[in-house]
Amino acid sequence: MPDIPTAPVIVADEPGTFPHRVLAERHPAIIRQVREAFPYEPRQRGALDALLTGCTDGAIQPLPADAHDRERWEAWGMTTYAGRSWYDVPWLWSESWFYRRLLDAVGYFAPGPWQGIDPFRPSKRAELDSPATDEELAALDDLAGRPEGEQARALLHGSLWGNRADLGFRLSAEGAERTAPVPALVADDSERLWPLLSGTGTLCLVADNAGRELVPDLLLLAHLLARGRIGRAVLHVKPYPYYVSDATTADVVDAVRRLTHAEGAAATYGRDLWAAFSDGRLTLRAHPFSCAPLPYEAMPDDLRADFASAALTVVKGDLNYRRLVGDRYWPPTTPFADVTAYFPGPVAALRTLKSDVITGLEAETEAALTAAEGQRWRTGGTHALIQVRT
Ligand SMILES: O=P(O)(O)OC[C@@]1(O)O[C@H](CO)[C@@H](O)[C@@H]1O
Repeated sequence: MPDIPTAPVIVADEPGTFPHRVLAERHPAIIRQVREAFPYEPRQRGALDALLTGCTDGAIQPLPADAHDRERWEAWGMTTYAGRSWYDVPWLWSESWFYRRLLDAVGYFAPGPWQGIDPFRPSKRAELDSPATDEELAALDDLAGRPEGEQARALLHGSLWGNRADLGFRLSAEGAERTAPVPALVADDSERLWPLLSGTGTLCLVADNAGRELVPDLLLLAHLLARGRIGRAVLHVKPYPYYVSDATTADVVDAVRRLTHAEGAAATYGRDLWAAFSDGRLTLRAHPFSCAPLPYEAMPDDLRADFASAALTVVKGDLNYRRLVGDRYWPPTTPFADVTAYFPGPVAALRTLKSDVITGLEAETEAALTAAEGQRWRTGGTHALIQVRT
């Protein structure tokens, strides 16, 4: 890591800030949404109510002694943070902890009838089955006749802006749409990205949301494989439901089936993806570290080796960006290359801006954004970036 001055880690202890609102307002809203979405039994309802009180007013309670992943969470900081307020530990940590505890409450991990039932599935399915998804798939028919470069660029932008489709974000982003996109792309290194995708190498794509983000991610992968821009693709998904809409293996299956059951060009993409899975050109990973409450700099060796062997790793979305550069109040002009220097290979971030973390801006861009919008551009989801470190 180059000798860059460090910046304060984000903690949600200040009322009125975005991180504080996530803990105080978004998490309770998520609990209520989940409670209404399933005919949960009294034990689950009681556990959800207890979580509601605990996560807003209580202290962090360690996992029970027999939890299957207790050791892992101990290594990830549980022993250090137990007994402290959710608001006084790194925000990234308390958010991840929230999803781990929510899954406990609904019986996701415990052997029994509710094991493996994704509490966010109804909202994910509704989005995948929506008319908006139909419209996006129908647009692929027009794209099919365009030059390859134009198709690739359009699919890259589809994947980038697909990141706005984040269901947790929608619970607290009313008004975001009203902001004028000036400029919509606050950093655009895409011209440095294409030369990295010009051969037989492997592309790792670290997925973010299911549904209307995952579909364009898959379309992009299908295109790059079919056009020989990459030889293989590895799609990293979450091992369990996370941040409401994050993609799991089940969501990938749903998305591919959605494509294969569509009409026209979308169905061709679906069949190509099915074939790529079948012959091993496209593989899935659901590494435990994908749901870790830590920055990627702390990644374990096997994951590091995966990324090191890729021609390029594309990291999608806001949360993954926070983990990639470190969840800190960086000065916005901090070079992206410096904060990602630890990453074991070329890396690109495709992200719409939905939290305070930002690096790699030109000073003029930051000044223009702030003059036009105050600090709203950081969290409103109306701006995006493509950043590359080779
Ligand atoms: O990673 P994603 O889906 O792009 O966004 C996740 C998100 O909605 O959740 C966090 C707050 O809970 C923020 O980092 C971000 O706004």
